[in-house]
Amino acid sequence: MSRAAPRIAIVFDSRYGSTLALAQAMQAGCGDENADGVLYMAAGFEPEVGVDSERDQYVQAQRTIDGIPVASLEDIRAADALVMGSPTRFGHMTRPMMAFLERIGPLWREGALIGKVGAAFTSTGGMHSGHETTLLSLIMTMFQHGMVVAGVPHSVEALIETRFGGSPLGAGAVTTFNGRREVDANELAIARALGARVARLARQVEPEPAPLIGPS
Ligand SMILES: Cc1cc2nc3c(=O)[nH]c(=O)nc-3n(C[C@H](O)[C@H](O)[C@H](O)COP(=O)(O)O)c2cc1C
Repeated sequence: MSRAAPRIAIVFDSRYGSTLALAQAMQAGCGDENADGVLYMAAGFEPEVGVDSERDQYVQAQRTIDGIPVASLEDIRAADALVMGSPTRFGHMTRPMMAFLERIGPLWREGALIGKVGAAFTSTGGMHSGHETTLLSLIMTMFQHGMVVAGVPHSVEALIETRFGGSPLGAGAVTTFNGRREVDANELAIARALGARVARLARQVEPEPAPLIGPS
């Protein structure tokens, strides 16, 4: 079955706005394929260790983020595909993103995400200090849910050109350790291409929701 306008839930977390910029590029990519990319915040407590909440970059980003709804269980159950993005924290996802994964635990029990398309994105301070491991930390959960995981193929030119973020495992930005480097054109192009790919695949792949056998 081909869905006319798949609904893609894009759930993310962000402090300085880099992961937000990638989420918006993913959303634009969904739009390129006439799919409905919907932004949601992961939400949850994170100790503000090492985050400069006085910085303009932070204040601006939070202004936009304040208008984005928090993902509910029903939002995710109803979506045709699920994309997740998180800044790197000590080599993996943030605590709010982990809290989101815990909140959608009941969907695992229902088997609600089996056969749905998933993809990941991240924003990391350094080039080799957690970029791909953060993507993997997100992707591993998708496999646990039985999702069909989409990466970025090397036919995406920006993936060949990038000297910073983005990987076959997903979209990404490298912002330096103080988070000041802006997301560049290649990083945005990779995110947009991945958003478009998720939308195309969501049209083609038939979800297979099924309750789990065994655990009660
Ligand atoms: C507590 C803390 C831990 C972090 N850990 C890492 C890390 O392990 N590796 C890394 O490259 N960057 C790390 N960073 C940097 C952020 O991942 C980076 O600034 C990211 O781009 C911020 O994304 P945002 O603009 O969406 O908030 C850390 C930042 C904080 C505040």
